[in-house]
Amino acid sequence: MDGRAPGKSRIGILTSGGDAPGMNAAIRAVFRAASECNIEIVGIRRGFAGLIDGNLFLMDRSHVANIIHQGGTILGTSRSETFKTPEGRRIAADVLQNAEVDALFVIGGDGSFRGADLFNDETGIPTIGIPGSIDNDIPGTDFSIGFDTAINTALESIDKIRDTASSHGRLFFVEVMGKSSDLIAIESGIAGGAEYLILPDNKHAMDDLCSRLTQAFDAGKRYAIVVVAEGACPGCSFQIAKEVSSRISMESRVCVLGHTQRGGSPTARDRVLAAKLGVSAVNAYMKGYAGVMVGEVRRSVILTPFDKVITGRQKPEPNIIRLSHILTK
Ligand SMILES: Nc1ncnc2c1ncn2[C@@H]1O[C@H](COP(=O)(O)OP(=O)(O)OP(=O)(O)O)[C@@H](O)[C@H]1O
Ligand SMILES: O=P(O)(O)OC[C@H]1O[C@](O)(CO)[C@@H](O)[C@@H]1O
Repeated sequence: MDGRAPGKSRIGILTSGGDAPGMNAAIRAVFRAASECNIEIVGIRRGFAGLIDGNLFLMDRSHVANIIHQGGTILGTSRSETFKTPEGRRIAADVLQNAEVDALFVIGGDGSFRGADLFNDETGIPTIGIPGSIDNDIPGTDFSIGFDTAINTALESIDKIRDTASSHGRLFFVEVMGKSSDLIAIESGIAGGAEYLILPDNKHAMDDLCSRLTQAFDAGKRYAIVVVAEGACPGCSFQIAKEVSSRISMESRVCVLGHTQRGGSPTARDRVLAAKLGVSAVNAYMKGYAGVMVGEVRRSVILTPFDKVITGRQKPEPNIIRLSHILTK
């Protein structure tokens, strides 16, 4: 790659961890806002792994054309064990310095920001985070890019399952993603009219689940949908379904939505959030901020230091929990 043009600065950008719909819209927003400020953007392929391998290219307008509606990430992503080591991060810093890159933007989840925090502190290369993860488990932002699309994807599947569940009069267990977060389960469960939610906090409440289902069937219900959060116990929907079926003598089926929830064209909400946060990240860099994540809290863009992001815990707001208790359990 050629050296920096005179008078310009350079930002490197990568996507890391699980891909999320809207990451491309964020890359586009960063590119366009940076171009306005005379900043060059260097794309880094395959996340931190690609950075360590020197997989860099100078981006031009054509790279961000026609990507706003695309799911996944045009840059590719990865989970890199090498970046967790100080040596890995040192190599990554050397790669950026050799390419005359002044700052690094990381679009990813809380794990990615653990790496970004260390990188910022150890190397002095200003690093800024943009929250992109379907899990929505990142402190410092009400929503992460990709969550809205993921819950709509889950909802679409739940609606389809409702058709077959009601036709056959069956009990369905639908397992949704979220390794450490139950928000996808809570929101898609409420929106999909689930009879019950199995979350990490109530995964052993078999008696409660069985009596709730029995009451519903006694009252005339012919079918039911139970949404299971992956984080409650990954893959255990089959075991739960078997036990419940035998206890209440009701035929059941299981559907694990899995990675379908990570794909697809981003919703308008996710695109607008990506646009806001991408542009705000460039503004934060221009103002000299480093070691921070941009987020949106109660409709305002805020900056949160990485150390607060990675030590905090994003919990569902009490209102949504109350709602789920009334409507799904
Ligand atoms: N403690 C850490 N130190 C250094 N780097 C880390 C650390 N934790 C995570 N990373 C880096 O960030 C990458 C992505 O982290 P992780 O796999 O946890 O996904 P994530 O960013 O949380 O995204 P998602 O929410 O989609 O899973 C890791 O593969 C690793 O390279
Ligand atoms: O199969 P992978 O890429 O390791 O990702 C699975 C995990 O990533 C997430 O989808 C978040 O992106 C979690 O909900 C899930 O547990």
